Amino acid sequence: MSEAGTPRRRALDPYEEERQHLERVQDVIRQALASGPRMPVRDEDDEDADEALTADVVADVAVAEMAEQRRHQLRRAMREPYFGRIDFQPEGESPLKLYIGKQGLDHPSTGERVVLDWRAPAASVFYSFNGQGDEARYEAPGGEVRGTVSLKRNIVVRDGDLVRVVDSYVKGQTQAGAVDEFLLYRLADAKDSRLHDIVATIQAEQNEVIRADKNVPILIQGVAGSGKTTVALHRLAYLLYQDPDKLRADRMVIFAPSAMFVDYISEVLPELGVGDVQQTTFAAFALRVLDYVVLLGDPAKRLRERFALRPSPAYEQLRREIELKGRVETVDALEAFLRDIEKDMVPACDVPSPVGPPIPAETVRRWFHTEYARYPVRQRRDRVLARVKRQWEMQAKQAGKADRATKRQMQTLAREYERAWPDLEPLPIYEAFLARHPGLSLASIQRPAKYGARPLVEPEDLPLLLVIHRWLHGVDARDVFQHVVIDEAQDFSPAHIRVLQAYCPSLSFTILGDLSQSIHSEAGFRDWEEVRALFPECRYVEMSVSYRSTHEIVTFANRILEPFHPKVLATPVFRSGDPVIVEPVAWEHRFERLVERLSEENHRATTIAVLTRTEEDAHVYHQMCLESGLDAHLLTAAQTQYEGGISVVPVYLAKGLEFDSVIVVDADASHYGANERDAKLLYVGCTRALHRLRLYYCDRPSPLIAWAVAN
Ligand SMILES: Nc1ncnc2c1ncn2[C@@H]1O[C@H](COP(=O)(O)OP(=O)(O)OP(=O)(O)O)[C@@H](O)[C@H]1O
Repeated sequence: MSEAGTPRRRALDPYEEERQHLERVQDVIRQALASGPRMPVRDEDDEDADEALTADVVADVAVAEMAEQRRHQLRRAMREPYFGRIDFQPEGESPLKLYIGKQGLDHPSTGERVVLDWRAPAASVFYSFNGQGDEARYEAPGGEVRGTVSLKRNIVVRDGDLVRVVDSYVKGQTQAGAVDEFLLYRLADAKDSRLHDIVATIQAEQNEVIRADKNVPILIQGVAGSGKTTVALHRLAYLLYQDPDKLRADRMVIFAPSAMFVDYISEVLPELGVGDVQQTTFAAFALRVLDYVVLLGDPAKRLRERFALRPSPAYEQLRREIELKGRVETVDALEAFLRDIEKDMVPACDVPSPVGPPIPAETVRRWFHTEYARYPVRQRRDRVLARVKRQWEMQAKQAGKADRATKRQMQTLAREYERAWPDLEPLPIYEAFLARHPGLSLASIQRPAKYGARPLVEPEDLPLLLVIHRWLHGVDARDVFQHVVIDEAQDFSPAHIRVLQAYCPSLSFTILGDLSQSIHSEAGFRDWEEVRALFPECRYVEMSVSYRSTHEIVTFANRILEPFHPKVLATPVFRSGDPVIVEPVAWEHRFERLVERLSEENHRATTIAVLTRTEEDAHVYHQMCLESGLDAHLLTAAQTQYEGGISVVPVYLAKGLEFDSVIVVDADASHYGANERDAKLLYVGCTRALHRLRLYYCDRPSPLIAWAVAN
């Protein structure tokens, strides 16, 4: 390994070798920048300019725009053309030095490959090669390629300068744990308020998930910090690269748990050179598809009820309903209910005509159930009504009656006949279903008294409303996805996933979650088997290494969870850091102590979280921070952005995020009891920390912590 500032003099010194190579590659980039078409320049004074915009000019502009995009990529590549090198000799061929970067680069005049895109088949060796022996292989379009590796090298280039060279494998040398050194160096960095790409350090197990076959749904149980979100985003970039002719970024979607989380992950895909992938929440998607005929009730209120220290009996009843609404059996029951409505939908009476014989109900039934059977229900009804009107008009024409009175009569009759059909709006149909289904009630639906205000529903109502919407209107072609990623999937019920399948008929899904973090247990699935059962064929993978937190933090967090028998406990990457501190504090000094701590942390960390058990406590601690002159942000359920710096957050809203330093306040017995829900909450809180974790308690520590410390 060589580092910046310590170049060695020998000819084959890795640092010097790479410095010279970097210069050569940067020369190639300069040449590429100098070549290629440029944007046609428009003469502002040319009055005929608009007319001159012929098809040729339009085509030229399109080519030039693409060239401009390419130049933008090249300028980016100039700053960091690659991050790794692998020397690989395919069987029976000459050895190759493969430089791997975020994007590929070919020599503009010779066409020679100078940098390999990280998603290219051969680049896979860089990620899958683990230094156990020198053999390696990768899947290429023409079949498997086998060969041997003689060097694996990590290279850090920042702003065009070579900063660091780390060899993690050199054939014939003892590797003495060097494989992880570069990863550890990267993990030790302080983080800002955004998630970033990990192309330089993707691990073998992650590489497998990223490159998994898009046609087989993949379900991933990954412990906290195993890189699920990051891997999902890299997978999208990979799939787009692999199949550019068939896949479109704007037809791919990632469902994230909150608007704030969408903001938090928003930079990864652009960093990977991918734009336009939809990043949204299930609720935002559902409300848009439903055309906002309903809105969501206050999410903060619901969370307050759900995470109250002592849940009320009313919430216990609600919990049972939430769980029931999330079952596939309930979706089945709703579909059966809709089929019943459909069966008897056509009014039993013949359709009277103002000018001729009535149209028999049997004829209308045939139109509806047979001739228009391929259309969704609402369209079928509308087609029937339009056909009835056409028939009347024909009868009127034959009878020579085109007078206004006949027309008015037709309008009146048409209105009356339409009223004889059932109401085809999603909410009334849903209410009728809730009223009939055992165990369900109308409690989650509010109809505000204010004139014009839209009805409010709760998140668990949305999948079922989508079922009704689909029955009424079908699926709009614009809502059909080519690939769906569900992140934090443990908060998705089987009903959510089942409903989403209709919007991705290819069943190309990547579903990632962690049952140890299922703090919304009544709303999500309980076992991966429930998800597997929804797919005729799928692949299930476990990711058990936690990359986010230090060894000390992962070990501590595992002990909190252990008594509740989680299926998979996290294995820490061996990155040692500060010990986890559990500190008693007198009730009257708790604010003072926290401010002292935050002031100290502020010098060392970019992002710090104060995690409270409830939202009310978050308000109190936040206010106290402000009064002490600390610039702290309060994160609430309504938040759409995460600013970094000091954040005061109710623990249940911190899921998915990460911070250099985490301080859990009120970690006492009254805030975190010896039960599974509180253990998961505390586990989620502790696993948000990258480098430092501290817990304060007054009076008695939570039994969960007492176990963790004792063990
Ligand atoms: N191979 C890797 N190289 C470098 N950093 C990594 C790698 N894998 C994961 N990380 C880092 O680990 C942290 C956790 O990643 P991520 O948030 O994607 O994990 P997660 O499994 O979604 O976590 P959680 O379930 O706790 O929200 C991030 O900072 C990410 O950059």
